[in-house]
Amino acid sequence: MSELELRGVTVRYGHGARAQTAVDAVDLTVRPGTTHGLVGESGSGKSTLARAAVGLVRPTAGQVFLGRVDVTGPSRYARRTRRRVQMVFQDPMSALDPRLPVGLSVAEGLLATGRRTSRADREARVTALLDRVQIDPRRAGDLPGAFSGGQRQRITIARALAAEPEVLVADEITSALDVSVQGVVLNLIRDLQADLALTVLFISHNLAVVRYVSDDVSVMRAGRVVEHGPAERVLADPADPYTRELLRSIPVMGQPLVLADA
Ligand SMILES: Nc1ncnc2c1ncn2[C@@H]1O[C@H](COP(=O)(O)OP(=O)(O)OP(=O)(O)O)[C@@H](O)[C@H]1O
Repeated sequence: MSELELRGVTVRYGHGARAQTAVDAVDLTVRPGTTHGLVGESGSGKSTLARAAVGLVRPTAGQVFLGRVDVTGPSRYARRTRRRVQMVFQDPMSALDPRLPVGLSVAEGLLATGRRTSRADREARVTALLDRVQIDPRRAGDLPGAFSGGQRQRITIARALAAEPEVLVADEITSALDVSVQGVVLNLIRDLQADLALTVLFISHNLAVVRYVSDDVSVMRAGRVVEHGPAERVLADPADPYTRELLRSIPVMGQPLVLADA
C-alpha cells in the first residue's frame, strides 16, 4: 500500500497573457489503501489535478509522491514508479481502441509491469482480469462495440489493473453510464479497493457517488482545495461556505443512491 501525495501542485495552461492557472498550489494526500473523493464544480481543476497525479500533465510547480518516490522526476526509477499510478477515464468507448479485441486491450496493460511473459501467461492473466471485473473471458476476442457502456468501463478497469497499480485515479468513471449500471461499477471499485488494498483518487461531480465510495473528501474551487476531511464530516457538515453552496446546488445529495445491477 502506498500513499499518493501531491505537494504544492500548480498547473498552468497556455503562455503569456493567455496563461491560465487550472490548479493552484494544491496539497492533497490520499492515505494508503483508502479512497479519497475529489469534488467541485465544472472547471474547478479536478481533471487537471488527476492528470498531474498520473503524469499525463506536467506540473508547472510542485511534486507528486508515490510513497517516498517523486514520480514527477525525470529518472528512470521515477518513470517506472509512475506506472504504479493508473487512470480510468470517463468515456470507456474513447479509452478503448474500437478495432482491438478487448482481450488485447487488457493485455496492453500488462506491458506496464515491465515483465516479460509468455503468450500462455498473458492469456491466463487476461482471463483472470476479465473474470475479476465480471466480464466473461470467452468474450476476450470481441471488439469494444459488442459490449454495453458499463461492461466497457469494467474492461478499462481490467486494463488498468493489468499494470498492477498501487494507486487508481478514477475520473468521472460513472458519469457517462446509465444510472442503472453506475452501481455495478461503483461496487466493483469498492470491492477492488478493499481486496487489493488500492489507494484510490476518485473524482466525481456527483456527491452521492463520492459519499458512497470515499473515506476522505477534498473540495476544489477555482484550482484550489477549499476544504478537506473525512467524507462523512465534509459532506454532512461542511465548514466552508462554498462546500455548503455546492451541496445545496446538487439535488441528488438528499436522495439515496440507487444501486441497481447491470
Ligand atoms: N488542455 C487544456 N488547455 C487549456 N486549458 C485547459 C485544458 N484542460 C483544462 N483547461 C482549463 O483548466 C480549467 C480546469 O479544467 P478541468 O477540466 O481540470 O476542471 P474540472 O473540474 O475537471 O472540470 P469538469 O468537471 O468540467 O471536467 C478550466 O478552466 C479548463 O477550461
